[in-house]
Amino acid sequence: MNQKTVVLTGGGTAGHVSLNQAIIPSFLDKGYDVHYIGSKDGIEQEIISEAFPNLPFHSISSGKLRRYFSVKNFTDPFKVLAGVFQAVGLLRKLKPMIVFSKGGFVSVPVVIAAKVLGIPVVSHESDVTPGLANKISLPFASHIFTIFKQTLKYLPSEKSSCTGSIIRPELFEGDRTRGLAMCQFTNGKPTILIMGGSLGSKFINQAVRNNLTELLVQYNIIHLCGKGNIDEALNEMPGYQQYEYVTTELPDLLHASDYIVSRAGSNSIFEFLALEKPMLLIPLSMAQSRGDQIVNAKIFKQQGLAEVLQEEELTPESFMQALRTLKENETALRQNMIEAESPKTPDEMVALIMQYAKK
Ligand SMILES: CC(=O)N[C@H]1[C@@H](OP(=O)(O)OP(=O)(O)OC[C@H]2O[C@@H](n3ccc(=O)[nH]c3=O)[C@H](O)[C@@H]2O)O[C@H](CO)[C@@H](O)[C@@H]1O
Repeated sequence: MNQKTVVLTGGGTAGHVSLNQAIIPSFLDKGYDVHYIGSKDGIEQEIISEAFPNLPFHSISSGKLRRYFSVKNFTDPFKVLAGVFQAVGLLRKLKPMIVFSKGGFVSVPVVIAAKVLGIPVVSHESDVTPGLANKISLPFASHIFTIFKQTLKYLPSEKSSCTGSIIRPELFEGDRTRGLAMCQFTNGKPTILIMGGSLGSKFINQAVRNNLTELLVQYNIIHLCGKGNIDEALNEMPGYQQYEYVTTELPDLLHASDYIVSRAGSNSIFEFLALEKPMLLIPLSMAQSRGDQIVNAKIFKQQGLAEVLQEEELTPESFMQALRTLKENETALRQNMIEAESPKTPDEMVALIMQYAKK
């Protein structure tokens, strides 16, 4: 075993990378040799390599774990198996003290390989209901941390605990003036930031663009619309700025925003909560997911932290009405956010993870 080597894994969407991004600087500060294992063409490579250019990123083969029929369901198990062999090879060489898995399908081969080699695994679940990759990994893990305490009822009590959220510290360091200048917003109107999750949401994009003329009467709009979803025809529209995906600019854009309209991915909504931004959540529907975002949004609504509009109820009218409700309730929402539990620091999270490392 290498005394100071740790391996992090997780990917597929940014929701399975954000926490790793938050804790890597803390591991590095403490002198750990951090390695990342992700998939060859996943978003994790882009995010990690941009944020930490010197961090070794190892890619392995991985198959998607689908809940629906696809011809790839017959080939992907072989990709997962290949991923296990590659991960065994890598871990045998790296000899880490621990593997920390943030979930997503690429984490499954790494977790299995770690178990085969007797390396402790700790995983983390961001959503209220555990994801498929974390469910599969559970028997191989020493412990699983959760953000929501409501998740604990789905997990064995002897090896699960709730940490609350952990937020990338740079998100607190944004600057409103810089954000507004970047968008060239000078009219003094309040600004809404639209985020359709890390991949963007065609559905939310359409809802915003259908209402754009009316929205721009009252608001400026920053629209994070996802890769390939820019509408060139709207590029010159005053008060409207579209970006496919932002990285270092996100803190300034968040600070420039007065309201948020978003999917209900766990990392995003806890970031908005930490920054005390009144949010309207439009969770990903059951038709496209296991319903995790619906449950995340429901808990935020119950706690007075968000307004929620279900995808099936979304019309141009209901969208504008939900925004009016958000504005009416903003003082109460902000107050509840101020009173909510503060996020854990990356240092605290690293200490929690390292309790399980091989000594
Ligand atoms: C389609 C899908 O599978 N969605 C899941 C995925 O969502 P998704 O990947 O969208 O995850 P989250 O909303 O949890 O996190 C998105 C992360 O991307 C960041 N960000 C986003 C846009 C941008 O331009 N720049 C940027 O940095 C956000 O700040 C946040 O840290 O993981 C979540 C957490 O497990 C789940 O709740 C979602 O159901």
